[in-house]
Amino acid sequence: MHSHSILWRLPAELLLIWHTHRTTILLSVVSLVAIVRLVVYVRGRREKVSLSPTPSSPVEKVVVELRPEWLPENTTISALNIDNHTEDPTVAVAPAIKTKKGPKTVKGKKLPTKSKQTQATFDHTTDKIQPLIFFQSLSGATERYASRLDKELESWISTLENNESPVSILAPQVHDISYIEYDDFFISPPKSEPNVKYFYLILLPTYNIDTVLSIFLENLQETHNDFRIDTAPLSDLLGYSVFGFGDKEGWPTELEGFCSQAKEVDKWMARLTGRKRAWPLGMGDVKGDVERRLQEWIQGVQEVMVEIGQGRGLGDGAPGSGDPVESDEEDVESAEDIDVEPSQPRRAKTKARVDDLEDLGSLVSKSPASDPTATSGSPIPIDFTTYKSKPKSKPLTQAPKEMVPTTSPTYASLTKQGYTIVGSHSGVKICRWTKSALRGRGSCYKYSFYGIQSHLCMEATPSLSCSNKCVFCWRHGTNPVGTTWRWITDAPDLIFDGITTAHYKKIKMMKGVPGVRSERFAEAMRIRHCALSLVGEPIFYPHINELLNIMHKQHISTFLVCNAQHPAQLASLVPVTQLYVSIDASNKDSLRKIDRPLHRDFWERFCACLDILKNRRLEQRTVFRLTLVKGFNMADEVRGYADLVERALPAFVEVKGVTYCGTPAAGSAGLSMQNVPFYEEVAEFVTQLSSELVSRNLPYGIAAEHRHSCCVLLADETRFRRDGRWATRIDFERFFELFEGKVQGTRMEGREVVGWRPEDYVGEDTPEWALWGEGGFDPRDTRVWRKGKGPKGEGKGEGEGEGKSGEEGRREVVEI
Ligand SMILES: Cc1cc2nc3c(=O)[nH]c(=O)nc-3n(C[C@H](O)[C@H](O)[C@H](O)COP(=O)(O)O)c2cc1C
Ligand code: SF4
Repeated sequence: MHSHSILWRLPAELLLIWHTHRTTILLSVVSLVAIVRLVVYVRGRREKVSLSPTPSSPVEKVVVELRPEWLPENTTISALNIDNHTEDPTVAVAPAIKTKKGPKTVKGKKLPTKSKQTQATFDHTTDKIQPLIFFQSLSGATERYASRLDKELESWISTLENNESPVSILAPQVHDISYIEYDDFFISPPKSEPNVKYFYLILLPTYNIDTVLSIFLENLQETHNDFRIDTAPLSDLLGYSVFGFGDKEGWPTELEGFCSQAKEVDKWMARLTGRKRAWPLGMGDVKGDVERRLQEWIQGVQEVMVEIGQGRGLGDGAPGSGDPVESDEEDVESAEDIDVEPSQPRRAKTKARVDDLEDLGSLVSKSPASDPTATSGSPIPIDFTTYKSKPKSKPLTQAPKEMVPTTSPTYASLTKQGYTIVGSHSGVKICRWTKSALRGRGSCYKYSFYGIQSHLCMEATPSLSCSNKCVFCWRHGTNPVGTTWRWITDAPDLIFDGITTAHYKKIKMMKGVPGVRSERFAEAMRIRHCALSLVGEPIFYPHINELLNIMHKQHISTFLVCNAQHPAQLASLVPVTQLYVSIDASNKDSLRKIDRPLHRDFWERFCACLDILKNRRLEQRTVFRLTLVKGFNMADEVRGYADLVERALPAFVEVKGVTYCGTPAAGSAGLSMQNVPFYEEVAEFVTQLSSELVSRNLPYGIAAEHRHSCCVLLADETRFRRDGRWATRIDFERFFELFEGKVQGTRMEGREVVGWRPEDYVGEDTPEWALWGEGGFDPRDTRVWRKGKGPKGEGKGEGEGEGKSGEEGRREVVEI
């Protein structure tokens, strides 16, 4: 009863409570709803953040390990090209090689026709075999094997004439793949007399870093996949065979990469030739069995050529030789993708392999499982980017890679030699002159000529890669090379932070070195100059202008050296304190031999750069840097160099003897100490060049020298000679004032001032001790002689050795 009365009164009670506390209740409910909504909102945000991270600031200045993930985007020039700094446009120079960038996204319908599987007809009564030897070589070994193969084949061919049934084989022709047009040999066989048929022999090393080999491979792959080209455009060849050179010490097994690029080329050649592998891929370990393997392989290809020559075709005897079906293991992959009865005999099974694109089409169309709607013979939609049913092969265009990954041998080699790699494509090193200056033992020639104290100078590059393989470059065996920038790109301010931090760290490490002068050590903790040279090609870096601007804002002067192969970048470069172009030869042939450029139109590029230099000579100090290599670019080239000076009218011409680095790479490039000129030889060359220029009424004179570095300076006397005295030094403070607009320059267009001229920041007169004939050593520094050497030998350029051998001591070396 009691509970009944409570229930009866409940509504009235509740109503009373509502009237008494309604404000509180309403407020509580509203607050609760607000809290719940807030919680839901916050959780939603958190989920969103974790799903799609907000990109971090590209220029965030935190002391972090310089990994590419920290950069704005891991992308190449096109996305990051904030200064419109393009790779050389076709208007400036013709495109270098046929490299099609970007994946082919064309989708089309291709009728399932049979591929062209011609068996090159060879009439042994009338036809001749023309062997073509192709090779690619970065440090020279494969080039030597190629020329040995050439000789061996030639002498073997001469013995064939005496045979009972002689075969007709012509003397081989050798081609360096780096210098041929791919289109001339790898899209179709070269044009020839009707009765001459080609046989390809390809010798290749393997490099697990980005090199010119990668470009060749990419090209073969693209040719095969180009829907406009027959999938087997080289099927008219009589046959081909590949031999790979690798190093089992570093890459012990094939799984670990032994001869992997030769294997790849062999695979693509099998496809391009419609399986004309005449002899199996040979592979030799350059530190082991290479001789034996190569001999076996040569014998094999000789046997095959005889068989062809006698009209027996590629034959089908030895496993993997004549019968392309047995040797095409690369297509097993593709075959596995197609449903083939496992019980089928091997030959029958391989008959059902994916021969090429068209065959894939027909196979797929016949398979109801693969497409129930398809009927045999009907067109099949094909995406040419992904025609394989399983993505086992690499994509056509790979994502940009790091230029020098931390795991690469290049990285190991560079760091071992004291370079610090910043990000993945920049480097910095403290040069021996910086160390020398810190100890009061003299600065490099740039101090004598221009007033740059070496202990205030940082040597760096934003691109360790370049587009040449100069014979005197110590790195030419391993440096990343390329004609276009296709690497992950690091942001300019990260590069700046990275190189300066690394430089200061290296300076600090000099603290305990005996003889370091405390005042110089203190001064060195403020970088004043940057030599953008080191190794590689600085203007290859897409954001070079931003990097230069950062340096100028920090009052760091810039000496930039480029290799005269990138006219578009040169034309759009912001003015630097001093702009160098390497002039390694005076004519096309010589330049080809010494710089071994990757660009086929290297001479046109070189000349275009000279013209650009001429145009820009009124806004900045321009310099020709000649590196003399005896036996390569000295003899009879004086007039040629004078022609180039006449063409570009640089402010200065620096002539220096080559530095011999003594590495095996230099040796295999054919360089030895004999190629390093004596100082007297350099001086004699300069005297001749000067006379030649004077005879042409060009206003150049010999201004200064630095025997210590085997370096002499010619200068335009109308611009850098005042009151009968040379004035080659730079007023750096004035340069920055001009840069910041604090003082007005005197470069005019019509009546308007449009900028500054090199004459606006000419510094003090060239010091007496630096003038031609005075040696170039600052008397305030202490000359340190190597053991057993002394002032007596100075005429031969003797001086500080810094661990150089006696021979090296006789010929001065210079580092920049
Ligand atoms: C940086 C570098 C990377 C290399 N990568 C490989 C490799 O991945 N697999 C291999 O078998 N050999 C590799 N090698 C060894 C070279 O292929 C071998 O030394 C070859 O003989 C070099 O030929 P070349 O002098 O004609 O350039 C590499 C060598 C270097 C210096
Ligand atoms: S341009 Fe410089 S880095 Fe490039 S190959 Fe020549 S010397 Fe070496």
